[in-house]
Amino acid sequence: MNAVVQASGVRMSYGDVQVLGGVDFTVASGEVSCIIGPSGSGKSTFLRCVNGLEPVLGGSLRVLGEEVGHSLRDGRYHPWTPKEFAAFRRNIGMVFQRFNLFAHQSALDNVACGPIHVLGTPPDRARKLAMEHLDRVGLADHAHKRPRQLSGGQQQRVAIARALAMNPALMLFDEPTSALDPELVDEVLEVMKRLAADGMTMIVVTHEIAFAREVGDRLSFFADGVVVEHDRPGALLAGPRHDRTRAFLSSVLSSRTE
Ligand SMILES: Nc1ncnc2c1ncn2[C@@H]1O[C@H](COP(=O)(O)OP(=O)(O)OP(=O)(O)O)[C@@H](O)[C@H]1O
Repeated sequence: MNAVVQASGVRMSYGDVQVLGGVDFTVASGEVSCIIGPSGSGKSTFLRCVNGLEPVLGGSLRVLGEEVGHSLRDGRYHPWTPKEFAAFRRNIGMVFQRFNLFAHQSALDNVACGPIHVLGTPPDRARKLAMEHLDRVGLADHAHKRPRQLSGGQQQRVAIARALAMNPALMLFDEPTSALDPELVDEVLEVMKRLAADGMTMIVVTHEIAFAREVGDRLSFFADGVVVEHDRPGALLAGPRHDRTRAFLSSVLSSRTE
């Protein structure tokens, strides 16, 4: 298997508070791996570890062939230099619950901005490519609008186009539809489905269980900083330790799959 993300026993703490207590997790090239779990179970923290924003304090986390945060030189691991960190980050697209667009720029400029300023793409070419990415998410007709002139669903699709413009090898989605009015959720999920069908490697933290079942090649349940189940939705570990996760799951399952 060609693993894009391979986590083994990943641990992470904020001060004395352990947030990840030994996460095992894998995504192969072209796969979609969905993560669900209650608030505070460490899902966002895990994504932040995957893209190098939080230090891994134990275990091993290999992403895109690299041990996150370290590079092997002269037979020893050294912390990444800022340049190595930037080179790594460039390959990973991230889409957040809040769209984080630049309010004073058009959709087109939001999408073209990364290629121009980070990749050094000439502006004319970057804008042409940005238009293609906006077309890919169904927003070519809205390219010159500012974020406030767009619906939440449209803004999130711009955010996806902006991430795609960097030509990432891996896309991370952190509850991309949670801030949207219900009627706007499907248009974003449709874009994500198309991306998955095109072979994009994706990790998706979501409460959309129907999407996770339909599109996910793998489904992981996070509970209190560990993955309690892989690939067997509904078959959670027994015991009081997972009461909160079971309650969460039954509410998600009953609200989304009728
Ligand atoms: N910067 C931080 N400093 C201290 N504690 C933090 C920080 N960020 C998150 N935490 C704590 O770490 C735990 C895991 O948070 P995390 O955001 O990863 O959970 P989550 O599963 O993504 O939850 P949600 O669905 O609410 O986003 C929580 O208890 C949270 O309060």
